[in-house]
Amino acid sequence: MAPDRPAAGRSVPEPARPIVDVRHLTLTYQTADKPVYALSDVSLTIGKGDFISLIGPSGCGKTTLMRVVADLEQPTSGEVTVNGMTPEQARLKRAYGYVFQAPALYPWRTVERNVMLPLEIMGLPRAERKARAAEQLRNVGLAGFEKKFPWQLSGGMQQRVSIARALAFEPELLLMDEPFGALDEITRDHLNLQLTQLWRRTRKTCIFVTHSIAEAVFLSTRIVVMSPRPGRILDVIDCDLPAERTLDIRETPEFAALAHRVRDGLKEGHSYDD
Ligand SMILES: Nc1ncnc2c1ncn2[C@@H]1O[C@H](COP(=O)(O)OP(=O)(O)OP(=O)(O)O)[C@@H](O)[C@H]1O
Repeated sequence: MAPDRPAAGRSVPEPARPIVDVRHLTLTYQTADKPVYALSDVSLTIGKGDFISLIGPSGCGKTTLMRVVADLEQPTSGEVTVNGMTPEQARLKRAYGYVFQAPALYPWRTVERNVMLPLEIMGLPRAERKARAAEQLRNVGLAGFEKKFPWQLSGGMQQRVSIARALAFEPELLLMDEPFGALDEITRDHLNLQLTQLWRRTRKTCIFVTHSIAEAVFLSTRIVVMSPRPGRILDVIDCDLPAERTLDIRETPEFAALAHRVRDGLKEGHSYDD
């Protein structure tokens, strides 16, 4: 059969510009007793505006993969580019914001001054720092909480402050490592809804680590299913649900089918004899 060709006169859609390109990435941690094989031959291209979830069993290298993108770990072999730069250049240019599992806010600084901290380090003038902090706090639904201290907020609100802080220097890429993992289910649902609305408004490229199949399907444009350690990519699933998502979407057959495929991928990669 002849290969598919575009019909005459029709243009082929441009693939989205890659923001993160990972090629044959392998990472082995050298420890005192024996090497730990964390990642094996991982290749992944993440386009501008993608929302990618990394899902896989505990210890399969999800955090390691994000840390390589963030230049916090060095690959043993393979190549990674972020916005066409090395991870180090991207870090120096503040191409990404990082949201950790725990909010990691300074208790002696107000919410506003926590969000302004990276902007202070960048040397932005005070008026601009204040304006950007106000904008990002509005973005995460925390307008009016500027003068509170972190300990006066709930865990979910603190995590929203840390998202606002990561967004404050307007990075192209947002790296989130299980940001809602420690929160109760109702708060988590609420934050998932807010995050998907934020993503729809800003179309930031996001990489999101999670253990929750429902969270991955709800938030993502693509889900990367990883094997147990050493982490390999088992499946990359396009989430073609409508961009505008409410929590009710979780009741639809389309959602259930995607969740099923993720679950199958995870099962396939897992040896229960381990
Ligand atoms: N600095 C390090 N030195 C040695 N081994 C490490 C180091 N960091 C991580 N590891 C090991 O590498 C493997 C991958 O760890 P990583 O934190 O990336 O997994 P993960 O998939 O994010 O796990 P989880 O879902 O439990 O957070 C694990 O076995 C972990 O113990």
